[in-house]
Amino acid sequence: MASKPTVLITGASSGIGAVYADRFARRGHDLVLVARNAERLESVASRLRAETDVTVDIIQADVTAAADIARIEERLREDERIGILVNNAGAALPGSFVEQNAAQAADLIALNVTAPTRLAAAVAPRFARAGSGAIVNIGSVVGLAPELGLTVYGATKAFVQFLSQGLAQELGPKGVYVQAVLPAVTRTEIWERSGRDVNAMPAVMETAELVDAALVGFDRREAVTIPPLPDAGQWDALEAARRAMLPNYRQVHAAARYRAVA
Ligand SMILES: NC(=O)C1=CN([C@@H]2O[C@H](COP(=O)(O)OP(=O)(O)OC[C@H]3O[C@@H](n4cnc5c(N)ncnc54)[C@H](OP(=O)(O)O)[C@@H]3O)[C@@H](O)[C@H]2O)C=CC1
Ligand SMILES: N[C@@H](C=O)C(=O)O
Repeated sequence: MASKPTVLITGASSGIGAVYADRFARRGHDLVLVARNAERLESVASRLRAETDVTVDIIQADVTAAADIARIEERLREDERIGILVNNAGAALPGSFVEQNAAQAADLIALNVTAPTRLAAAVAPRFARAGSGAIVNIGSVVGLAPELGLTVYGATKAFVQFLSQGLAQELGPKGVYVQAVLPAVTRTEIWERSGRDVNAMPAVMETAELVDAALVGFDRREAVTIPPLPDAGQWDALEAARRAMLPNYRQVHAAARYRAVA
């Protein structure tokens, strides 16, 4: 029987990524865990080595540092055992747009946008050649909600969602599964790290429940999984409305409502 693919998870030292590591280990997948904090990564890895039979490698890396991401890209290109990439590492920013500065925005884009794009780009050609593999990208419902006042963070997550849906279109026919997971508020350190109190939020999901639900979507091969959304029909309606507009963009002339009045 073919062995299960190894799973490379970024941001596996805490929160959602650490639970993904736990769940894939219990499913019998070897792991490659990536994050900056080697001590915390090693603590996740040693627990999983003790509690399961899987092999767990760790890569201490800052995915926004050129030399570090190059090492992960090389591993993804060269290590044919890796069959699943979970692009989970991410952060948010404190404050409103005018309180943030350009350097903070650029750093967030490097982490939430550039890194997952580069890692997907490193692995996708190999997966496409093999006709198998999966890429899981952790977005956020904030990417669907400009009203929330998390503008730069939300924009990065809208990118992740678009990237995922585009890759699903391109890679799906080649046998590669791409999933966007859109959590809402989940109890992790991201809140404290970005200067917010998660306990002040009206509804907070626990990481275990979030990841277990995301994995139900993974097993069903859903393109977009929104664990907290009760009615899947609402997402389907949004997608249907978006698709219905597509043929209308192909026009030689501007719409009548934009024609200048003489
Ligand atoms: N919690 C929530 O409410 C929601 C979270 N999300 C998304 O879930 C994902 C996981 O976040 P979450 O578990 O909540 O938060 P955590 O802060 O607990 O986890 C973030 C993980 O990313 C790692 N990380 C951060 N920066 C870097 C970096 N530069 N290089 C490598 N690793 C890095 C951290 O490890 P280390 O510090 O060791 O590097 C940590 O393992 C993120 O993409 C986030 O946007 C989406 C919606 C809601
Ligand atoms: N992590 C949160 C924002 O800061 C979210 O995506 O809900």
